[in-house]
Amino acid sequence: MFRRLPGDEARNLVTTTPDTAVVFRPAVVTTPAILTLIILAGRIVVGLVRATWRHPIAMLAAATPGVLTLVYGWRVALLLSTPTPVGLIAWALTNRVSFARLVGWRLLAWWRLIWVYRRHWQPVMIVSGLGRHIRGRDYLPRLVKVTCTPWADLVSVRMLKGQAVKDWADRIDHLAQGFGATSCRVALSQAGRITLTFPRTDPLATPISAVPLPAEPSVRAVEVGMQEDGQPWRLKVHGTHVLVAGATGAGKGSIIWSVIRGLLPAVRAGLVELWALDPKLMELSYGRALFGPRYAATPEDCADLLDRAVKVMQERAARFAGLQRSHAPTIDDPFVLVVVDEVAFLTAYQSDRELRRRISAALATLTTQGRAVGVGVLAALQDPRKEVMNIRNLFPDKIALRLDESEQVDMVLGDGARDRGALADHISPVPELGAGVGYVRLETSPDPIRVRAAYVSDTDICVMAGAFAPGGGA
Ligand SMILES: Nc1ncnc2c1ncn2[C@@H]1O[C@H](COP(=O)(O)OP(=O)(O)OP(=O)(O)O)[C@@H](O)[C@H]1O
Repeated sequence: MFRRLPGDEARNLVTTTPDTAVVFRPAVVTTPAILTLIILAGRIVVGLVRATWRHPIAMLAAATPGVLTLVYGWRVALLLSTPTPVGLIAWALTNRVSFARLVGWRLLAWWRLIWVYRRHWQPVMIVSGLGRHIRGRDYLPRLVKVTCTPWADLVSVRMLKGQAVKDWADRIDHLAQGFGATSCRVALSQAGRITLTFPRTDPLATPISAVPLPAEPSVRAVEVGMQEDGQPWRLKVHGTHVLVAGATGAGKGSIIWSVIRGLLPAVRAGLVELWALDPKLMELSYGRALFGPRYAATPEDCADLLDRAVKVMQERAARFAGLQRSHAPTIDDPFVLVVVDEVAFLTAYQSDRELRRRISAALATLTTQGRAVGVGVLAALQDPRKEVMNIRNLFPDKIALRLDESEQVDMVLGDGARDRGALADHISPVPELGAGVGYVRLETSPDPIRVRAAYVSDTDICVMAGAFAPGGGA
């Protein structure tokens, strides 16, 4: 008698009779055609119910002309159905924004769900190793929903039990290639669920000119450029410290100057003081007039200026002790922003050991104690290795512009940033394409945001110096 065995176990059978092969003959049961048809019809009904449940409006729109044709004939159906598409086209032409928000992005999301993601889901999951094909069955992560924004597709996915976000983060290249996107970002949205972000367009592909000067003095987050989603990029400098790292020509200067530009009205109002350390004598010297006596270029002057900032900080801390725990800028106690261009010149490449020690100690003191009393540090550097900048972890907010090596990304932004999609080592070295482009990781959010700083040209700096320098000009 035949015992039914799973196919792949037949290989392991052995015969005890010499020179006799084991013959495995599977039982073939012919399914009646009527059963096949019933199963097929059942699947169609289930599919229709599921589609109606998930996309009621789309199903209604698709079914209405058919029903009208059946009940009243095609002429009446055509007459009654025409106003809807005509109305939609008119709406799209007259008010694009509201049409896109309420209809356009939903239609696109539905189309991309069907045409891009659902169509390629199974092969991409299996080939990338995120799904499994075991004994003829596919075990795939569940594609829950696709949402379209003006710049990207957000794909919500339920992971397989036992999968970790890192499994997905390790395969962002496979996912991007598989779904025809330039890149992919992974973020955990809730337990067991992740959101994959696939950009469709890149608003950061072309340089951005300098942001207009703010009309009102303010020390709140300064607009310094644009985020990947097309929204303004606002960088907070009061109440934190910011480290900007990038290879030579990455555009560190554009971040420094955009911050300075955004704070100038507050500087004029006496709510902010800019203290500049310019050991390379290149970047900040161009707008030197803006800093008045609070500008230093030689290592000795830089050490003295930093010591003065530490004194201001300590004097405030002594005054505030027991009275207030955070700083609100006033004319008596303005926000002091210490801007350091190429901090490694002072902390690593400085040959005088005593000066190096003084500068490192002052910077460490400012970055550990300054923010509560209104003293912030904005530092730029090229080489983020620990030997060069051993206090990089004291900066709560970090920006990685173009970097030379992939390992440097996590050195700047913290562990796991590159896995989450901060591909700072892939940014183009061509200035028009990549200068000022980078990834920001804020203290409050582990997910890096892709941004581009506005380019503050030499002419802009001259105009700023002419209009805002104490005493009236560069
Ligand atoms: N935000 C930007 N948008 C477009 N182009 C930019 C931007 N920032 C800088 N550039 C271009 O890239 C060039 C290099 O920029 P920048 O000198 O600021 O880089 P850097 O990172 O400060 O380099 P280094 O460390 O060598 O001083 C600039 O001359 C300018 O042409």
